[in-house]
Amino acid sequence: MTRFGFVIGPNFCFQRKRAADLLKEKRRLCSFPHRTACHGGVIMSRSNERVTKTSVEHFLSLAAKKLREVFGYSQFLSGQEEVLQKLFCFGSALAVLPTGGGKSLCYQIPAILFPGVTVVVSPLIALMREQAQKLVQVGIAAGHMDSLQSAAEMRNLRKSLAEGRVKILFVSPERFNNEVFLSLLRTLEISLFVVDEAHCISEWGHNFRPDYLRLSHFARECKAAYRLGLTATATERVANDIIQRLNISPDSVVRKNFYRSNLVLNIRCSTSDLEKREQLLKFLCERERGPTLIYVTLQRTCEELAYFLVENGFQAQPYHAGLSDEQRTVTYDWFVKTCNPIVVATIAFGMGVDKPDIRYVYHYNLSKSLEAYSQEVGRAGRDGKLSYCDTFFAGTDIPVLETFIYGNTPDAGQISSFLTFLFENRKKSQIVNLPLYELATQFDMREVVLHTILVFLDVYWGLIKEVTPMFAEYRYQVLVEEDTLEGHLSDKQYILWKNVSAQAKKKLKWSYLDLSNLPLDIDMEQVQRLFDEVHTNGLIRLQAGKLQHRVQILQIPKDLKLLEQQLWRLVAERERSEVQRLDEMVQLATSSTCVSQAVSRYFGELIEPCGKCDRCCGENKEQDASKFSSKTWFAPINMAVWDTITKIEELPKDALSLAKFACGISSPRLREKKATKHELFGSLRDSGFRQVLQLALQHNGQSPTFL
Ligand SMILES: Nc1ncnc2c1ncn2[C@@H]1O[C@H](COP(=O)(O)OP(=O)(O)OP(=O)(O)O)[C@@H](O)[C@H]1O
Repeated sequence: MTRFGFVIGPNFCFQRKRAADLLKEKRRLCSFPHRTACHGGVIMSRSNERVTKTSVEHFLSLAAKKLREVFGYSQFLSGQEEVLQKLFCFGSALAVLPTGGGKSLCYQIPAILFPGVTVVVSPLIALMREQAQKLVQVGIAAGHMDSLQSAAEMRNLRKSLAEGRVKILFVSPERFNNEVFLSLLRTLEISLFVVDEAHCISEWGHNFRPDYLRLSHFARECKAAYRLGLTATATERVANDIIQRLNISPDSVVRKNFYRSNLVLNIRCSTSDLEKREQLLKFLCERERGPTLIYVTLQRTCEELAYFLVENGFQAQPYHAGLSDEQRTVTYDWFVKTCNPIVVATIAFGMGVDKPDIRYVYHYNLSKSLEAYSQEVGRAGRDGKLSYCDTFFAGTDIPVLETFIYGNTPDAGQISSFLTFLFENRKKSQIVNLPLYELATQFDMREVVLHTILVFLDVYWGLIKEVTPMFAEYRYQVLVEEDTLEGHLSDKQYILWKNVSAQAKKKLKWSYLDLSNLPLDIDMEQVQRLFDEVHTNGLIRLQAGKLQHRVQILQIPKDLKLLEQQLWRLVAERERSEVQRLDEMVQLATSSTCVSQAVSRYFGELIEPCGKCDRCCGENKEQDASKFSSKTWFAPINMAVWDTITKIEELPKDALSLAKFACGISSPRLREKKATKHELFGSLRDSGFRQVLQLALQHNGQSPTFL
């Protein structure tokens, strides 16, 4: 990787022979009849005279050649060639291939063969960097653009893009809110637009990400000759959503089996954590050692369980989002390099883990959905060797998973106050600054929830448009003599610099500028551009903080009440679908059907029972239904504890806050009041959120509209 944060293949740019080869190939491909445009969903059919059988064959033979020469593989994995063929014929494709099924190759080969640049939207910065580095190792020029890059890195990358020296550009979905980035993309010849983890685009997917939703605008506008969606987990409904949003032809969906015959999937029911620990220890002791991944729901469990295993003589490390980046990298490297390591992890560990010989994936707690479960077990046995995946389910897993669902759903009142703030007394075209970190406390909604609402208002209602976010704080040091600055800037820039720097608070070395307090007649965008430029030119050292979202009001809603109701219905519907997903997972856990068969059916495939798991072999065939009926999952509410909770002075007294506090669901307002540190925080968790909320509503004499 260059010090400018992007990677260019060492042999790619500078070797003349390679460049000449590519040029030859580019000419040949330019004569290929690929789709000239993708507007309006016009799909060129196989019978179209421009996509002939010969051209498809030619394309596929070139692809096979690249597979061997560049990647060193002798044949395609199941589905890869079909994806390439569909992509070439239809101009778009959706690949639903299992985890470890080689989805990346489906864009890497076309990227080399097509002229122009391939843009890959990828959800994780670490993953993007790793993928770009891997590509460079095989001689493909790849770059990545992320929020951790400096202005100089960005400038250098832009230059390389302009000079056509980047073949694959990885970007995060958040980038598409940035106008500077969008105008840069408009100058590029994008031949292929790829959305990795494409299920994130669907609200009905298990991992919906609001920024993905906006990609649908871009997929239609960017005029890329080809579009490709990649996912391992998409039900029929989610796949339909993806193809609609990415303007992909329904004829070009390639779906390959979830089922992998080398994985033995078992789910066992336990009555307590103690029983789970015993079962886990038994397996770890009795089974042949091998790289092991143990999934848990909570960070606390992660730490405790790793400690417990170490105490019992195993090499185990925790991995979760609460650890520092550095610590996580160390654990990841240790997991990849050590012999028979055990990592106890939350879902923070998963995406991009490409260790081929993971022999065991244990679920100490239940996954939140069948999609999540299949992604997680998919980490095992990528080398095709026999591997075991065992889940230990207890009813106590459910309230914990529910808290994640309910913690992200605002109530109607919260939505109403936020919409009033956003639209009342505003004018059309007005830009509104939204410091989400502050608004989260003000409206008691997590930042991610506020962000989702903004995206809905943009994509579904067209009421607002998100514009380039800005930092609210600058901290800078001038690196040249202040009086020489004038010589580096135009007159206009210098006047602006003088005006703005006069507002900064100077301390010993650094000056601090609060951008939200600048006089109204100063144009923020000009200030941002000026600082960007002086920083890029090495005149100042700059650190920016407090990123704030900004939206432009496109229309003032005529009926705010109606909008509130519609929005709330949408949010509530999402909550219901997540609850349903959890219920489906519980059903899977407590049924006696072969797990591989049941999960395959969920994804629309009919297969025979696997014949290898406990259920197929007659063990654990019948779960004790009475032991696991929903009535026994939730403990009765301890009314003495509830009474004490209602009397805690510093607690907000609305029903939702009381119920969240009792069930240990953190919210911005509870955090602000330091209530999450209170000893009774989460003390009624085992009683289940729905039951506690009902009680809280009764206590406050409110009607249960939320339920
Ligand atoms: N044709 C092939 N032959 C052999 N190995 C391949 C082939 N194609 C890809 N691979 C290898 O398979 C592994 C998995 O590939 P990749 O990471 O693209 O999978 P994926 O489908 O994106 O998985 P995930 O969903 O887990 O991210 C990689 O190590 C890759 O190099």
